[in-house]
Amino acid sequence: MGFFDKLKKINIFASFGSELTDDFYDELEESLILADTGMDVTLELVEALRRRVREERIKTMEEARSAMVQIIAEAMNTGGAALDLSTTPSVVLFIGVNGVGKTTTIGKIGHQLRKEGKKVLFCAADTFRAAAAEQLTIWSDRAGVDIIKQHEGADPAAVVFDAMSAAKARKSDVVLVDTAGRLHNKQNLMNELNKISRVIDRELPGCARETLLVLDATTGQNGLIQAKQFQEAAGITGIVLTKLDGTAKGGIAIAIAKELGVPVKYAGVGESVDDLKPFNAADFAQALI
Ligand SMILES: Nc1nc2c(ncn2[C@@H]2O[C@H](COP(=O)(O)OP(=O)(O)OP(=O)(O)O)[C@@H](O)[C@H]2O)c(=O)[nH]1
Repeated sequence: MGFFDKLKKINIFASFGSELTDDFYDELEESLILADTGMDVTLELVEALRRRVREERIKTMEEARSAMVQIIAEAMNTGGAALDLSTTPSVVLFIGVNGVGKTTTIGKIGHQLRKEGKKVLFCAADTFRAAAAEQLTIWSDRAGVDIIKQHEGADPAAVVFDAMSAAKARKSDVVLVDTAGRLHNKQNLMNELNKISRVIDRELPGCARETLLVLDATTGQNGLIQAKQFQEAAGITGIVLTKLDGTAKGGIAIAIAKELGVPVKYAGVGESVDDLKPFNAADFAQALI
């Protein structure tokens, strides 16, 4: 079973006859929009398909389907899925609004990196909610990973400072930082993330860093708006798209990669530890269409 088998498919290629008629293109357009690919990106994709069908004299539905898969994969190819972990330690910040799956994602990635033999450290810089640190602690126990945390309401930058010191002292390979996403406005968010960023720069100058925005795929086009705001506030290096299991809104992944020019680096399709994988655009497109 492929990783994306839990994705709801756009069935248009299977349900339409064998003729590539105008009706077919109209229905394809409608299906992509319903899957939350967004109007602009949908029109571009369908136009690209029409062009390719013309240029390559494509006649069958099966050929059109593989052309569409290629077009989507190309549109999403905005950089590799691999994390930059080139320094020891390196730091990966996870940002995103409440409930999108940040803590779960850190647990899963921590588990996987640990299995690859890396020395991982969790940093519970989401201090708004005691439950967030507790939840991360459960994952850290499960994965056999150390965790740095403080009391509820502590300054997140202070927790990050502790984690950077611990990472140096314990010779960690990678620090995964859980941040709170529930700041009321962009200015607050920016201030807090800047403060965290300054601490990392000061404590680990020149370290490899990633800022991953975690997005819930089921929020659809709203996720795109969130992504744009976080992009402006924080400058993100990649997206983790969670809850792709069972949603009919998988097209949002295309819209995000294309409109933000930021790669989707991981996809989540469930709550267990193996339900998160490095994102592969070709596999995703193949499963969606
Ligand atoms: N179906 C499904 N559920 C997921 C996935 N990823 C996370 N979840 C669930 O989403 C819920 C929220 O996840 P959390 O990790 O607590 O989210 P968070 O962003 O850390 O939330 P806060 O700590 O409140 O900021 C949990 O019930 C997770 O099990 C996924 O890929 N698929």
